[in-house]
Amino acid sequence: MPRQENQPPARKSIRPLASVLPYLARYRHLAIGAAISLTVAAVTTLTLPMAVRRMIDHGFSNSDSGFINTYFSMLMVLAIVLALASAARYFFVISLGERIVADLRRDVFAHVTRLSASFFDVNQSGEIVSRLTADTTQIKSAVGATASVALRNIILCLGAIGMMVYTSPKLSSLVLAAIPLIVFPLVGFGRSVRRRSREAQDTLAAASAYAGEAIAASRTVQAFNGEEIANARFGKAVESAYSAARAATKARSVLTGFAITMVFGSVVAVLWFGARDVLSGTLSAGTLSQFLLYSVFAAGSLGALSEVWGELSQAAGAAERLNELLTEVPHIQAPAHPLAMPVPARGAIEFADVHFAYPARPDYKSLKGLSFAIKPGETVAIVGPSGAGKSTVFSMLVRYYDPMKGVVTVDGMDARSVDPKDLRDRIAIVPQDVTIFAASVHENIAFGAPQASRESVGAAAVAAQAAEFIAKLHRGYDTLVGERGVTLSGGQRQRIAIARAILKDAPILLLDEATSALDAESETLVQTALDGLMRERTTLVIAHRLATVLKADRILVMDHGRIVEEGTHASLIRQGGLYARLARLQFDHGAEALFVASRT
Ligand SMILES: Nc1ncnc2c1ncn2[C@@H]1O[C@H](COP(=O)(O)OP(=O)(O)OP(=O)(O)O)[C@@H](O)[C@H]1O
Repeated sequence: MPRQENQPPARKSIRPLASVLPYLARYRHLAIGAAISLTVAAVTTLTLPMAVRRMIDHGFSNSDSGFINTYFSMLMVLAIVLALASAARYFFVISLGERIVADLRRDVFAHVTRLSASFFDVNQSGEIVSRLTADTTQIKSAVGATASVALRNIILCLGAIGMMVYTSPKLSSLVLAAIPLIVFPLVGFGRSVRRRSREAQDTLAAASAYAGEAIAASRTVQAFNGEEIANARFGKAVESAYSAARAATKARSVLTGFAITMVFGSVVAVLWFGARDVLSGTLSAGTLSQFLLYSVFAAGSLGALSEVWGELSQAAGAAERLNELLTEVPHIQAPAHPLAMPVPARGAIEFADVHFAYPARPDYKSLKGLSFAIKPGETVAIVGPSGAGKSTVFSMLVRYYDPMKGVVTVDGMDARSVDPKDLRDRIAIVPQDVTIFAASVHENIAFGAPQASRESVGAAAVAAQAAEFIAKLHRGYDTLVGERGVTLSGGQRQRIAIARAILKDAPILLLDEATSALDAESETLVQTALDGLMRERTTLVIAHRLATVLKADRILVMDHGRIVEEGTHASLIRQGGLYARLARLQFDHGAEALFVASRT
């Protein structure tokens, strides 16, 4: 239940929310506008009971209708000021919340895209996305609605209590005595409501997480006739979300009933005491009304404040999770003074005694003293059993990770001494598992070169043998290819990835050949496309096809993080070592004949 873990924990302290302050400072004008309109609205609200008192005490006892007219006009003006201030408060507060959360989302995303591969080895993308969306939304409501409700109610509560004491010290002392009787049970009930609504949210989140998973895997669900199982599981999750929500609602209903009984009970009690004073002539009717209104304000704002506290605590939990992400330092960074890479680029590669263990698995060395050198323009195939460390070589070359010992150099420069951007500019990768974005064909090809013209994208597609199938798509280069490129075949996805690499036009090409069974025709097309790409470039290819190893200038055979054999296909077959054994298992029957031929 990943979503459950994602629920920000409610915190006792709201200190983590301080990280939002710099954003508040950035939008000072909105914050000041919010504070002013908030204060005006609260003060206007506080003057209303006084107006009511004056009207009751003077207006009705005074037969002068002119006084009533003036008074009602003033009341109308007050109402208009209140309305305007409230509208302004809503505008400033909500805009501020939206503005801050938009900045926060952008900053968090920008930071996450800079984090190193080792971070993504141990953190789930779903969890990070949830921080980016759910946690920032929590902060949005905290900064927007919640903070303004809190401020408004603090002003109202303090003001109302002050005015109560001013209006009638005697009645105030009565109310003050009653406050604990109302507040303590309310706080207790409030906690229980909060716990139950949290449970309801968690269960709903779990149901949504399951729905997301099942919808993304709809093909697998259908292929295994799993619709019934999926429906039953989702139905059960939705039902338990409903039960949890019902329990929360029940607790809230009881809380509302209790609160109304207590508040009105106290109001009636105070009214009773007050009425006796009015009768005995020690208190005017207007003053009693004024006092009553202030006590209703004070009680209402106290109730609101207790709720606000819960929401702020949750937002603090969310802020803490975002801060964790923002303070995560990328392992791979440009050095303080990056050296310039030589121009023009040549495409030379060297690994010198490279040792490496993945940070997620520090006790297992994936590379153990790997050394090799590749000359500019050379085509080298890497062959080896699964887990030998072939893909790790690529990861070190593009500097997803740094070696623990030894040096990786590109064009004679230690990869750590240059800006990773300069290094990566010189390398184009076609991975085994190509990444296609939910965007247009054009955008997918131009991903590494967003400024590329339509002509150059078209030329890259022609070179990648992709132009023909793209022309047949209903909107050509503007066709949207769906999430992960679902609307394309495996071979088409690969050719788009090849076109992307061709467009990048880098001097070094890293190819991770797909073993997936492409049909013969698209295999030939992909192969032709690759041949075009490999020409005049340094190419390092993790080879799974006989055609590739036969074309390579050299073959490096890897096992357990080292190079164990090196040579051409024929010489390696003659040696009769690991390569000969692998080749016999890996390559098709055509190869068998070749092996036999090369032995004789
Ligand atoms: N991100 C990672 N975190 C921890 N260990 C990893 C990671 N990636 C790979 N490994 C481990 O490093 C070793 C080398 O992996 P690598 O992917 O380089 O092998 P490979 O030769 O490319 O294998 P294959 O042909 O199956 O793709 C393996 O033992 C693998 O389990």
